[in-house]
Amino acid sequence: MSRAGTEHRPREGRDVSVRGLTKTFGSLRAVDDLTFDVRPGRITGFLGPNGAGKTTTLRMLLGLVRPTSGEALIGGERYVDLQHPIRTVGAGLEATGFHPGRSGRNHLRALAATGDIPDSRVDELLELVGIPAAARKRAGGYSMGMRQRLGLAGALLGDPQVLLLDEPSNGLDPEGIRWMRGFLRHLSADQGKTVLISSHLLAEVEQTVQDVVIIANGTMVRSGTMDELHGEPAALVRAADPQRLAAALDRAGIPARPLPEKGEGALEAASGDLAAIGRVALQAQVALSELSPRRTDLERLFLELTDSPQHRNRNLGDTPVTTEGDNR
Ligand SMILES: Nc1ncnc2c1ncn2[C@@H]1O[C@H](COP(=O)(O)OP(=O)(O)OP(=O)(O)O)[C@@H](O)[C@H]1O
Repeated sequence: MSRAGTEHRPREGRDVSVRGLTKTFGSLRAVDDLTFDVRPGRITGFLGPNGAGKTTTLRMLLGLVRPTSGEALIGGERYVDLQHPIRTVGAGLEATGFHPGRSGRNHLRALAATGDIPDSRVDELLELVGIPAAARKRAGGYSMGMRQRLGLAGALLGDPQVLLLDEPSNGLDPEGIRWMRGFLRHLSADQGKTVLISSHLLAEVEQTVQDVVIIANGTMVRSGTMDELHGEPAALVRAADPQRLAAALDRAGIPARPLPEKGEGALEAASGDLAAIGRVALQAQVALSELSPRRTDLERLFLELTDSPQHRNRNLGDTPVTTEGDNR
C-alpha cells in the first residue's frame, strides 16, 4: 500500500486501488474522497472505529454499492468488469450469511457451482480451514469461530489473488486468532496474495498486518507501514544521574531527552540498541535502574487519530439506514 496520491500501476493484476472514492447516503458522506493502494504479498489492516466507512468501502470494491464518485479497482478493473470475479477476489463480508439449515459443505458447494469450481475444492478447503467434520452439520449450529472459518473457505474457493475480509478475527478465541494470523500470513507471504482485513481495533490486528490504512468518518487519517506507525525505535532509561548519562549518550551519538512523565531519572534515548546504551552508561559510570525498549502506544495513537473532535463519529444512529441503500 502506498500513500494517498501516488500514481497507480497494476502489478500483475493483483492490486487493490481506491481513488477519490466517495459514497453519500442522503446528507451523510459515509466515505469521503478515500485514496489508497493495497500491495500483493502483504496484509493490510483497514482500520477505523464503528461507522467509519470500512464496510461501505469494501462493498464498493465488491460492486455491491455504487460509488457516488471515484474508483474502487481490483487489478485495475471495477468488480463488475472482472471476467472471473470468484477467481480474482474472495470476500468475507460477514460471517452470518449462511442458510442455517444447510450444512457448511453444501453452502460451499452451492457457491462453488456458481463459479464452475469442482466439489473436490470444497473438501480441500474445509480441510485447510480446519472444519472438515463440522462442515457436514447444519451451519445454523456453528459457533462464530466456525462461521469465520467457513466464510474464509468461501472466500478462497476460486483461489483468488485478492482477499477482502471484514473483521475476520471477530468472535474467534485466542487459539482461533493465532490460527487466522498464521493462515493469512501464509496466504500473503507464501502465495503472494493481496490481503485486506478490516477491524475497528488496531490492537486486534497489530501482530497480523504489515500495512495500515486508518480512516475516521469516511476520511483517511493515516496510511503506511506498521514500522512507520511505530516510529523510530527508542529506549526508556532510568539513571541515578540522568544529566551525566544524557551528556555521555550525546557524545556517543545517541540523543537523549528527559521524560518527566515517567518519573525521576527517566530519559528517552533515540536508539533501540539497548546494549549500546548500557555500554555508554557503564563507561560513564552511571548506575541504571531501568533500560527497556520504548514503543509507541499504538492504542493511544489510534484513539488520537480517530477520536479527535473532527473525526469523532457523528454518524452513528443519526441517519436512517435505507433498505436498498445502494443507489444502484
Ligand atoms: N445503506 C445505508 N444507508 C444509509 N446509511 C448507511 C448505509 N450503509 C452504511 N451507512 C452509514 O454509513 C456510515 C459508515 O458505515 P459502515 O458500515 O461503512 O462503517 P464501518 O466502518 O464498517 O463500521 P462498523 O465497524 O460498525 O461495521 C455509518 O454511519 C452507517 O450508518
